[in-house]
Amino acid sequence: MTDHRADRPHGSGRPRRSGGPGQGRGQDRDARSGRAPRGGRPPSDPARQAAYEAVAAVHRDDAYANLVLSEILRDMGLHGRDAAFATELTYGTLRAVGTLDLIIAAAAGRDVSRIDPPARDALRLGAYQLLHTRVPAHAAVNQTVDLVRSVAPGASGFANAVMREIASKDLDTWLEQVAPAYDDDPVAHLAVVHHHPQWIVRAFLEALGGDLEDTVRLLIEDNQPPAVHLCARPGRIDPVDLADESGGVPAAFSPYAVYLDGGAPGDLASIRQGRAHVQDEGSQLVAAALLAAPVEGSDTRWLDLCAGPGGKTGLIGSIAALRGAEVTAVEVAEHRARLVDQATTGLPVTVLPTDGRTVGRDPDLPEEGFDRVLVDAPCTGLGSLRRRPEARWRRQPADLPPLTRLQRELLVAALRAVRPGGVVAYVTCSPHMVETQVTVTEGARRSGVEVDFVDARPLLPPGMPGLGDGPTVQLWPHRHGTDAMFLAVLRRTS
Ligand SMILES: C[S@@+](CC[C@H](N)C(=O)[O-])C[C@H]1O[C@@H](n2cnc3c(N)ncnc32)[C@H](O)[C@@H]1O
Repeated sequence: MTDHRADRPHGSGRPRRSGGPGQGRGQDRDARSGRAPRGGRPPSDPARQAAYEAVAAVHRDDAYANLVLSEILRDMGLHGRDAAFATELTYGTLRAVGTLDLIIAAAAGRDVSRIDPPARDALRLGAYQLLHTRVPAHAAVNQTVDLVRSVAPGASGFANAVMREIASKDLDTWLEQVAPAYDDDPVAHLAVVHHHPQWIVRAFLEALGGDLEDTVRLLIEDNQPPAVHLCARPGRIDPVDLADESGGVPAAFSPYAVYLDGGAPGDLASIRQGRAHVQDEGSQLVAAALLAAPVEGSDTRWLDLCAGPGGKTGLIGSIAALRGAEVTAVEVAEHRARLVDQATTGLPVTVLPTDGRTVGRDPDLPEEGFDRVLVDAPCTGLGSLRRRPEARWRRQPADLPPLTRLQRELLVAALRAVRPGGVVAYVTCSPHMVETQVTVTEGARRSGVEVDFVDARPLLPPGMPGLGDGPTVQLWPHRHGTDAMFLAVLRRTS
């Protein structure tokens, strides 16, 4: 997994504040617990209540949807169909929120910034039900009005009028009304129709060589819930046995991956006992590619410069155990360094909780001290939007300059840490050209060491389609079913 933003401990995503103006503390507590307000009727059914709490926490508290929703479902004791419905509503609403807001604004006759947050989030969930689910319109309207009555009591009449207006047209009619025409501005049109901010559509289009049709395929794929991928740790479990145990199927490309339809992978004995872990297939492929690059001479000192929370270190460490190598895993955030420690129990991995840019200054990170180095750099995460429904609206173009500076500095550190003849894999879970090609070219130029680009395509499993002209590789959700991982492999020549 490439986890770029979950820098806070689990559990901190829980709603913290009361719901909004005009809302008493008792009502707030009742609404959050899913219980009926004293003396009143239930605010809405538990699944919708759970989805409302999750969406509100994401917008109000900057919570992460996956963390906060699982906590809410557990607190409310929701399972099975209720939990699945709450999840669909939460994730679907968060993915589509930019477009839902345009429709709500058109229906309300005012910008959504002028609607109180609790009513706004309830309307977002209501609009999603009307336009994207099979929920009958009358149920979506009534349940939303009930929800608004419990979280923003003064706004229920307004919500009723807005919901009825939205229900008066279907999705295509609304999109025609709120999206710019494709012929006038294709990027702006696709952004609204496929629920992505324009700057992200533009970045995808550029990375896909200006191919609008391919970009549409990617945008559509980004809105699908992804399958869960497992990694069968080499030497610990065979993927066929893992597939039998989990009810999954061996993957198309990674020799270690198993696809699951869903379920709770954390309950599998193989995961609990460290024989397997959850990891996107693309992450497995790029980590394995580093180890497939030929190096001459010593090949026992491997470095993972950005290791937390430890997905790739787990795979690399398992292979190191089979090949007699040792892995140094660097992670600057202390709690994430602890996660790397937990993820690599029993493997030949030493975790260093330090800044990867201290190569040459930290005695454990000597210059020219390693045969292979992985830089899985912190990035915008635009390649894993399927897995993080709120991320596309939270990320901003202003995030790019500090991130690309850090990426460049980490790549320079990696090129100094590798010995001449050794290899560095630079990886991001973002296809943004500024984080991929530009960073690699600039980092290599500024490092002061001589490098050659290694063609990364033969380092991936034979027969993988859609790998482009090399030497770098960009994986894609719509082509490979993986996150959009970027991989550049550089050999130090002097
Ligand atoms: C993309 S994530 C790595 C994911 C990881 N390789 C995996 O597969 O689980 C990037 C990581 O780099 C860490 N990081 C950020 N700046 C760093 C630095 N200067 N030195 C070392 N690690 C850093 C972040 O805390 C984050 O955990």
